[in-house]
Amino acid sequence: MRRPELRGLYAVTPESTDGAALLRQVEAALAGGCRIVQLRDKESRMSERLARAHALRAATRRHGALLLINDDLALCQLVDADGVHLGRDDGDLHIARAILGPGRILGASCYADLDAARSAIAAGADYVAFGAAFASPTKPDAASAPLALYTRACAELDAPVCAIGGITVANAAPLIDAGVDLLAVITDLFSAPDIEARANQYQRLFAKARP
Ligand SMILES: Cc1ncc(COP(=O)(O)OP(=O)(O)O)c(N)n1
Ligand SMILES: Cc1nc(C(=O)O)sc1CCOP(=O)(O)O
Repeated sequence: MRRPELRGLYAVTPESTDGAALLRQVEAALAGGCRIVQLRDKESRMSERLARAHALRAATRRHGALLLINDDLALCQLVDADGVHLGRDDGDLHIARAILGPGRILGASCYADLDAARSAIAAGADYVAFGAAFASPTKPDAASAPLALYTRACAELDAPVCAIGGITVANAAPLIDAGVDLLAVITDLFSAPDIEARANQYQRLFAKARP
């Protein structure tokens, strides 16, 4: 079943930010209209990740937004997040779906591989992510996913398509025109001088595109 809420700006949290600052930044993105947040934290100790996940859970609830957790099913369940995002080294998607049950969201990284996306959807993924759409300051070594791949993915796959990697408000329009449902962004959102205004710019790009 397609989830209509899986459309728009998808804020993925930056590393190397202290917890209080991160919460303020995410609150600003939410105030700007962002409805989906992913906690991606590969640096903090478990106790700090748990504290951040709890804080982001409360903030996203206040704004009626979704919280997804990168890599960590247990943390997702512990804080009652809305779902997880998993990559190719993060475990079997069938097992993740069985653990999550039908209600939680399962997102899967598919890099530039349409067959991997078909398998992920068959295993129960609610959306599939392809990247890197552009050179990514966060992941400079990520392989690239060309625009034509997004066009095909949107035409051929029966699940929301997410783009990630080097996305900015200035380069996002062709992805939205190709039919991409979700734009996952770290740097261009969280390094913006006004995060609320930047989130709003993304939401307006979606609002003026076809549904
Ligand atoms: C929405 C979204 N898409 C892709 C990724 C990347 O996931 P992965 O390949 O598992 O890499 P890490 O994020 O774990 O470095 C993502 N996190 N979110
Ligand atoms: C976490 C991640 N995954 C990618 C992939 O290509 O799978 S690119 C990426 C980083 C995205 O950050 P930024 O918006 O700063 O480029």
